[in-house]
Amino acid sequence: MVVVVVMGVSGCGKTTVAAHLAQELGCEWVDGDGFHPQSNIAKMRSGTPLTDADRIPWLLNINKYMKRWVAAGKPGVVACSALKKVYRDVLAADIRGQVLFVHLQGPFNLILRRMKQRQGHFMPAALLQSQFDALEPPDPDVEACINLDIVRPSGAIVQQAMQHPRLQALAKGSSSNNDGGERSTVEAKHIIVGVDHGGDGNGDSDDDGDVDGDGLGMRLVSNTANAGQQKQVGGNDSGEEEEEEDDEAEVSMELLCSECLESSHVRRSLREHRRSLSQHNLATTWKCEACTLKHEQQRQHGDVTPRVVCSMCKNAWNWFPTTADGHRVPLPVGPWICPSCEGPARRRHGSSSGDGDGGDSAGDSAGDGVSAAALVCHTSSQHQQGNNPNV
Ligand SMILES: Nc1ncnc2c1ncn2[C@@H]1O[C@H](COP(=O)(O)OP(=O)(O)OP(=O)(O)O)[C@@H](O)[C@H]1O
Ligand SMILES: O=C(O)[C@H](O)[C@@H](O)[C@H](O)[C@H](O)CO
Repeated sequence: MVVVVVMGVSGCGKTTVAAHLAQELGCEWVDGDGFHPQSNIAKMRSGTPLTDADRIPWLLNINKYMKRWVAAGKPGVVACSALKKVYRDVLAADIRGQVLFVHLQGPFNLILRRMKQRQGHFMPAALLQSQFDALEPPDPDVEACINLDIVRPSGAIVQQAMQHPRLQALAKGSSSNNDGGERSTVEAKHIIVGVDHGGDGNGDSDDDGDVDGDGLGMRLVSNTANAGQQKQVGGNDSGEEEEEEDDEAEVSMELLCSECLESSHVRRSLREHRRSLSQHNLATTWKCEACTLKHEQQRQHGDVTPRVVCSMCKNAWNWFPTTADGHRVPLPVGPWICPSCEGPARRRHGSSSGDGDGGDSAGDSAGDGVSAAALVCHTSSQHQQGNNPNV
């Protein structure tokens, strides 16, 4: 069992190769871009590179998602830049032995040209240099990885990736599970992370389109590896494949909440489905009803606090500490441990009398001037301050 992370700088072909590879392996795949919060997408679109603080919570969510595959004993493919070693460590946290990085590498000018030719993507080609600057190519002596040259067509790249013993074993496994020992006919499932209509106070989601106008947004699972090869998509009791595309045909989708990662099933027309596929590069995140409600309540209280996910318990914590002069303390860089998980050890560094103003000494649970009381566990339904009852 393996989770493959197809990685590399923007425009190197991660999405293209991930879709083909998942098809080859007959497994689910997801585009890590869909896990970006709206603020990250807006930042990249405006031509500003992401920082570690922008990326870590995003990577933790992808890691959480990958762990669900591992827990379910399912292989999967993720397209995710994973530029630095520390990012890959976050992605592989707790599942290190199960993760294989497939690094797509190629010359700057080739990738630049492909990015310029690509239509409708939020990532400006002008950010490519910053991607190369951040890149720490994986070292096969240190990490489970393959480095592949992207000069060739994506099919050839996938075939080369499939030479890796772990992928061969996976492909063999899936075909030997099949009656008659033939290659699995299971199609790749593509999970798309979609549009946020709940609003998180950034105010920049509307132009990205309410793809279906029902305010749901979407993060969907379908039995298709790419939009151009649309097939019958789940939810049909007969399980038969459709030969002809029928715009009005219904497809079943699994919407995944970007916060709690719980899924809901909806049905909608193939037209809407295709529309969402074509727009997913404009995507931000979707929240389920419960999370949207929580968020809305927080908004009404004027709280549009960023969140940070504990790398141990994976609960999301609202992050609202401020410095003594009233500035917000930046999100922690790198893996972060919440007060509940690391309370006793961290509290040794300060008293527990923090009042949330981020003063240097009071209750410095995060070791960086942040009081435990300045954090609220978001994932917990009880929203208990400075204490996470889920742990
Ligand atoms: N091997 C290839 N040969 C030719 N063109 C390719 C190849 N792989 C990808 N492309 C094209 O290059 C462009 C970038 O590919 P793709 O969107 O898959 O990259 P990406 O790494 O997922 O980008 P990003 O990280 O910005 O989302 C696309 O237009 C795609 O069709
Ligand atoms: O780490 C990053 O800077 C981001 O993941 C970018 O790589 C973008 O998500 C992607 O490349 C744009 O499509």
